[in-house]
Amino acid sequence: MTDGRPLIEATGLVKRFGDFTAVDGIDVSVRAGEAFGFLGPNGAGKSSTMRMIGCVSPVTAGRLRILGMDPDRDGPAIRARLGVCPQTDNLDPELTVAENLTTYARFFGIPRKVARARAAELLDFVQLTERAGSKVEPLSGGMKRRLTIARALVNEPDLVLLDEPTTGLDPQARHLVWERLFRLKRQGVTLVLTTHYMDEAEQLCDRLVVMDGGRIVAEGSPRDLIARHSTREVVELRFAGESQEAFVDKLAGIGERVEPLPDRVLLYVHDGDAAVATVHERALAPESVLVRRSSLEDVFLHLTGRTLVD
Ligand SMILES: Nc1ncnc2c1ncn2[C@@H]1O[C@H](COP(=O)(O)OP(=O)(O)OP(=O)(O)O)[C@@H](O)[C@H]1O
Repeated sequence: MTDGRPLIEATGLVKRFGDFTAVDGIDVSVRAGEAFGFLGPNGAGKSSTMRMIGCVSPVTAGRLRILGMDPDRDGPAIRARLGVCPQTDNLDPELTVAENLTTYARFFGIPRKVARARAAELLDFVQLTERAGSKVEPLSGGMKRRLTIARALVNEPDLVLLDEPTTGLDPQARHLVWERLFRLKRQGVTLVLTTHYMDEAEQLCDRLVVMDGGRIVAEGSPRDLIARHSTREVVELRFAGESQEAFVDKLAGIGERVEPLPDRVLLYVHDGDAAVATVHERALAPESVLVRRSSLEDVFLHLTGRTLVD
């Protein structure tokens, strides 16, 4: 239906609220079958972008095409083919778990019998079959999020939008959500998600844009972004007492870059163990030393001078 064209095409996309520009002229292109992410801190403009893509918030300026259609003109037709998992759960507490799906299916004109069968399949997919008859309220946060994901799939969408799918969930619940999203990916479903968790972006996204202050500061696969904007390894050093900043000069020349944070100093290096040996040769005695691989957090820090999650 989209003739091999991107499912989402945005050029110079802008969202303003009064004088405030939340999304400041971004270009995005999402292809069928990929998992695409918007990564950025709170306030970066991710949700505002998602809401324009979801056709629930009008575009201020720029061009946006979803599934080849114009949200201004074809909002209802686009929405019929989207699955949306919003940031805050908006399940109906009056209904049972299964009814939340069947009732939602009716908005899309899905016949009752088909809706019931689909609800059963989806509850199985999100591992909530046993809770089908219970009310929503007693469900855990992770269960509610899985139910919201199931609800987003009721209309067999071409494109699934997930706004911070695991924010507020504990680690175990997050992993369960990730695991279901992996399965959807394997089934070829196109996923677009926002997140401020770099590990989530690294795990789930084939491609992503890093957003800050309404703009895109980098774009690529997690691996490309790390290769382009960081070194292979990072040494995290924590020094006792004095400010970490005081050690920057003493560490100069070790690796590519020295980055002081309030509680530690990061050394961007290709060989972490060799760098640690040099630190000891200079008679510096950090309280703790950690050698790790570079992550998207390092990419964000390099591009913006700030950490992604405080
Ligand atoms: N309806 C609105 N009216 C005024 N300002 C808004 C509105 N919605 C969002 N904003 C502002 O736009 C900026 C971007 O918000 P947005 O929700 O898109 O960011 P985000 O990257 O999704 O962050 P979060 O993770 O906090 O949702 C923020 O500064 C926010 O306060």
